[in-house]
Amino acid sequence: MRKPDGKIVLLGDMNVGKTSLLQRYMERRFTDTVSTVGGAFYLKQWRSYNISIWDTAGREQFHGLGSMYCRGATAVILIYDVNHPQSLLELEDRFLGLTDTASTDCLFAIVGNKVDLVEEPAAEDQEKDGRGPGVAGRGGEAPKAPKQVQPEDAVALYRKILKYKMLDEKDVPAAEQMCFETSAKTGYNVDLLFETLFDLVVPVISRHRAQGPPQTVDITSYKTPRQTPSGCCA
Ligand SMILES: Nc1nc2c(ncn2[C@@H]2O[C@H](COP(=O)(O)OP(=O)(O)OP(=O)(O)O)[C@@H](O)[C@H]2O)c(=O)[nH]1
Ligand SMILES: [Mg+2]
Repeated sequence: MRKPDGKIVLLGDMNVGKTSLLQRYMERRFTDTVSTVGGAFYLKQWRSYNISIWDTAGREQFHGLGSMYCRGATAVILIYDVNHPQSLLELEDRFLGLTDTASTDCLFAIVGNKVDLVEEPAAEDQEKDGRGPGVAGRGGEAPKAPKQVQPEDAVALYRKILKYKMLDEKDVPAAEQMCFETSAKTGYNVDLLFETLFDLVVPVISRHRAQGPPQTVDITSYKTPRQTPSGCCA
């Protein structure tokens, strides 16, 4: 198998819908999922590039694996549940640090999933084949709950990420372009999310190719430069 040209990693708390979003995009369906153990990936061909998309486990017990999955990532998708404010806070507190191993020019997208569960036009069910248990719908059914996390909160997190990564807003895609609300259940915005990201990742991959393999420093074999008598390094 050819080595993937780029790598996208999905991160976020358990139950936010990482596996469901990836399944919706890659397999065009929404089915029952089981909580992810470790991680799994899909390969997606986009133009002439092979992109690996990694699904990770949100469960605390697998947290240590996160930075391993993020190693060299070209893009990271940070996912929260629009009905659970804590899941957005967790992105900053628990998951952002895992991206330290990603590529230095890694792109970030922030995704509020499960908008089909909130009372907003954007969350309107597009699905024609019935609704899952507990999901409120139209026409006299139980009212949907108001959205708990607003898009501005995601934009604020995006700006914090840029600060954390010491990136200038001028040099990266705008927050409005990188913050999405989705529903893995209905498919709302799912293609838009992945395909926007693929289009943004392609120039990064081409740049990496032009620059050659990443320059890494092996600190275990690092030797202090010899000093010449004049004080310059030999
Ligand atoms: N209504 C609704 N339910 C969703 C949506 N996305 C996921 N779910 C449900 O939420 C639950 C968790 O979804 P998963 O995709 O397994 O969540 P995950 O983030 O992969 O969880 P971990 O693997 O444990 O980290 C499942 O019952 C899904 O059916 C969505 O957009 N709308
Ligand atoms: Mg999962």
